[in-house]
Amino acid sequence: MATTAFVEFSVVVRPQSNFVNTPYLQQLHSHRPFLSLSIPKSTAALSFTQSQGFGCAIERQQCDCGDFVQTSAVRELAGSLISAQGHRFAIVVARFNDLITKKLLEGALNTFKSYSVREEDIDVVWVPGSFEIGVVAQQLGKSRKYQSILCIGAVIRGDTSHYDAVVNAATSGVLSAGLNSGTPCIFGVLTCDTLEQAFDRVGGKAGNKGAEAALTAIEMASLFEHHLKPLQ
Ligand SMILES: Nc1c(NC[C@H](O)[C@H](O)[C@H](O)CO)[nH]c(=O)[nH]c1=O
Ligand SMILES: CC(=O)[C@@H](O)COP(=O)(O)O
Repeated sequence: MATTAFVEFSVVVRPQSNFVNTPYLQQLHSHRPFLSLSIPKSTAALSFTQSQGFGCAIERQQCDCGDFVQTSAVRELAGSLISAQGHRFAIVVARFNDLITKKLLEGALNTFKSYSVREEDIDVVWVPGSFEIGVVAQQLGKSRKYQSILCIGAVIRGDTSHYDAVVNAATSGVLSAGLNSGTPCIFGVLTCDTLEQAFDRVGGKAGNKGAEAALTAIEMASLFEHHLKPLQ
């Protein structure tokens, strides 16, 4: 007898930055699946749709068919976004292009507030430019005082290759800071061709990237705190 193999998917809702302050979404945003689907394996093709304000993450959960890997016994670990209360964050902000970076910082602070992070659990450290972010983030990470370090900057292309030098330094600096310190260091540095692109990303038509980066900081803090803490 021919059997139809099914693949099960669950759909979780992840709010994007412009909806971060919506209490309704905060309730929804529990990482629990709100919809499960069974799709015949022969026709199952993963596709992602993105409506405004929602990103739908489709995760394969399990399948009862012979040639498909069983995943029900696999433990999945993820950071939670329910509340970040009790976690400590440092924000390293570049003063260069501060018309932009102040707005990124504002977006980040609003996100932390809406996820119940207390003001006294946030330290903001200013540095001259994005080039200087890495060394400071690494030092803060090594202090073990923070669950996550959010790095904020804005590099805007000029006439020379200076742009590439600063972008490369900022990118590898933030990455190295995380790897060397063992504390998640989040990349909230804009790399834009024009000032207009930058304004679009600090509350304009492309949302506020500082707010989005803060969400990543919260998720990574939770992941490390609850699942990846080294044994003492
Ligand atoms: N041009 C930009 C800079 N340049 C400054 C460097 O980051 C650095 O402070 C200087 O070279 C001294 O080491 N910084 C930005 O953040 N954004 C820029 O567009
Ligand atoms: C990061 C840059 O490209 C910029 O601030 C430097 O400008 P320029 O290349 O015109 O010196």
